[in-house]
Amino acid sequence: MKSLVVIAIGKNTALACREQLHRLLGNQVNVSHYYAEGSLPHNIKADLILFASQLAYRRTKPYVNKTCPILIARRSINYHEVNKLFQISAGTDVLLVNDSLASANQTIALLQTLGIDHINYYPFAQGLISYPRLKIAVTPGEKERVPDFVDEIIDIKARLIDITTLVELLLQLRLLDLYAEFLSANYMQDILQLIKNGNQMIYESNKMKTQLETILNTVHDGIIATDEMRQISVFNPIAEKLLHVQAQNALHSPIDKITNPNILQIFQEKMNSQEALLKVNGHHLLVTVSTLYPETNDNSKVYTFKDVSEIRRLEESVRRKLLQEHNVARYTFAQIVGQSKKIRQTLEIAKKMSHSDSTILIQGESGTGKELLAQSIHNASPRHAGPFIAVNFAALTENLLESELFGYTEGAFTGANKGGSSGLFEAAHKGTIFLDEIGDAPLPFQVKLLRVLQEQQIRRVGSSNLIPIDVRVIVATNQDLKPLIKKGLFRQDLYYRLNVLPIKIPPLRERVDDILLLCKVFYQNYTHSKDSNQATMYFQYIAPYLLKYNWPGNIRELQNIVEYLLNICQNKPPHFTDLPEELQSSCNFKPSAAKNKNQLKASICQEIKQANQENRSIGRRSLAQNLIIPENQVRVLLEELAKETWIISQKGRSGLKINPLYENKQYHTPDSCDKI
Ligand SMILES: Nc1ncnc2c1ncn2[C@@H]1O[C@H](COP(=O)(O)OP(=O)(O)OP(=O)(O)O)[C@@H](O)[C@H]1O
Repeated sequence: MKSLVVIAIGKNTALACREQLHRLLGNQVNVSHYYAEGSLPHNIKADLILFASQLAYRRTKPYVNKTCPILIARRSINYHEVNKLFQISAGTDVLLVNDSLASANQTIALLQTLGIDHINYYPFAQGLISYPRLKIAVTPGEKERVPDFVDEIIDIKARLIDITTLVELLLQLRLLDLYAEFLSANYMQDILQLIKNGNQMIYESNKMKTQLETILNTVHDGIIATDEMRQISVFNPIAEKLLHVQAQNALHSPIDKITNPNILQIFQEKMNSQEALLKVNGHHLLVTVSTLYPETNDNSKVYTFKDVSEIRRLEESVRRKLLQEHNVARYTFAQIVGQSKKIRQTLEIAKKMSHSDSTILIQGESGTGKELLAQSIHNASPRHAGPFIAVNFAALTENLLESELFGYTEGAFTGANKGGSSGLFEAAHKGTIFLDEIGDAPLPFQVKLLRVLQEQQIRRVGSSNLIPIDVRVIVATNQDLKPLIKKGLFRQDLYYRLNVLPIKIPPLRERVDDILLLCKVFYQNYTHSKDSNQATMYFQYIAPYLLKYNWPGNIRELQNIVEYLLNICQNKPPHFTDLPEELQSSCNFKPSAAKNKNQLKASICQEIKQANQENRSIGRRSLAQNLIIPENQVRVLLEELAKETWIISQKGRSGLKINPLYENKQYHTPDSCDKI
């Protein structure tokens, strides 16, 4: 099951958003929530993190795992509740209470945009020093924040996550196909409610009619309403556009007098609260008809319709955003953790490569830090002040690739923006473009990429002009490209063009010396601890297992395991049995079972002897690591060896020493000394 976390500033907003999402996605997605005013755990992780507002994002982003995809919600007014405000007489002063001053101001702006401006709003949030002591408060779901001096509270309930955010969210969770229909039906419900509220208002005053019109004019769907006399009472601008009919020619006409075939088509549909797909002027429209007051004899109806290509356009625009993952390089070489010879050599080579402009091909298993390295190279290069554009081929449809990377001209394809658009290569001008997962690039695109690399110029889709570009290209792959070439999935000529400066990042299992260091760094990052000893102690019992594990997911996996352990064992160092199942079962070595106690003592003496000869200090921890046994077991064995006078334990840096009497002897137990 996918996971989604909503983070808001206040509890009520968090709960309302969670509730809205749970109602929509409950079967497919596990939705949980946090709020900045409550206790936030560190390193919040999910398939997607949704911030209820920009402010929530700014305040809580340090608590969120950097690798998780995030989205900041756009929230719209809760149409079901807003009509309560029309009961307040015009000119009344009210406090608008919300969880922060910024969100109070935002709600005021939203209400005013919707035309609900017959009352005077004064923002109020906790911590505000000066505010009028008014008797009426309006709040979007934050009743308990309303100050005591207020007599009447009008709760218009929390603002809901809007349709465009929901579509983005479903896309990111790869659930849009499953929910598209349901989503549009739900959305229609909201619009319907809006009209219903509006129709009541119309009877009440002209001012409210204007307000309703403002709302109707701002929605993105075509809306036609008919009253109980079967006359057209609403015909909004989108309806005009989609049906190619001017509102003034349709409004107030009885529907049986309508002759325009486009409108007729809508009315003739024998639908009852159902959806139908109509083709009008070459566009596919999804039409819904609903009866406004089913419980009465009133036959007022609302027809809503939208161009079905709209959702598609939205989808494309989100894909575009996904495609361009980042445009700033955050990492530098100094942030790449590693002391092993292999990683030091890799970094040395990469630093040299950063000075040139030639194409770099980074190869390495997933999670080894390829993107980290690409960013560091950019930041160390003469181009560091220019853009860093990261593109992930695995997230792309073939369709979109060319236009997004090379740009397009006006009219190049249906849906192309007016005036055309530049592509990511142009966006990376004077900087670096990072093409990740290059092994996934479709073959036809590979040909075009090769041409661009050779000619250093791009041609926008639909254009015959060549545009020169000054871009450094870094590509990465976790697949071995040679077998792909053999299978005809990767072009050999492109491979040679990319492989100018090849660099391999070794997998973590080949740089064992980095494992504990990385564990400590991630421990310190998560716990914000500055004490490196504390970090060392934390891993004392499990270090041998971590060192022996083969880390198929590399550093990303290690990062996850440290986080897992910190959740499972917050206050005490974890033991073997605390490790994730997968790691435990892959540890098919049972160290203590492999050797009996005396064999282990002999090995310990041997290790100490060797360290003494090499003038190296040796202690409990390094013994545990070398012999792959838990540190507390080493402690017990050392105590016995000390009692048996085989070793001398010295305080301070010099560590353990072998008793000079036994320097040239193999360890034996006291009762077997006669055998030696
Ligand atoms: N040497 C390192 N020091 C600190 N963090 C690292 C190191 N190497 C990788 N990481 C962290 O590991 C995670 C994975 O790194 P990155 O995304 O660069 O890997 P990748 O090889 O590009 O993975 P993929 O092939 O799956 O895209 C990131 O969170 C990154 O910050």
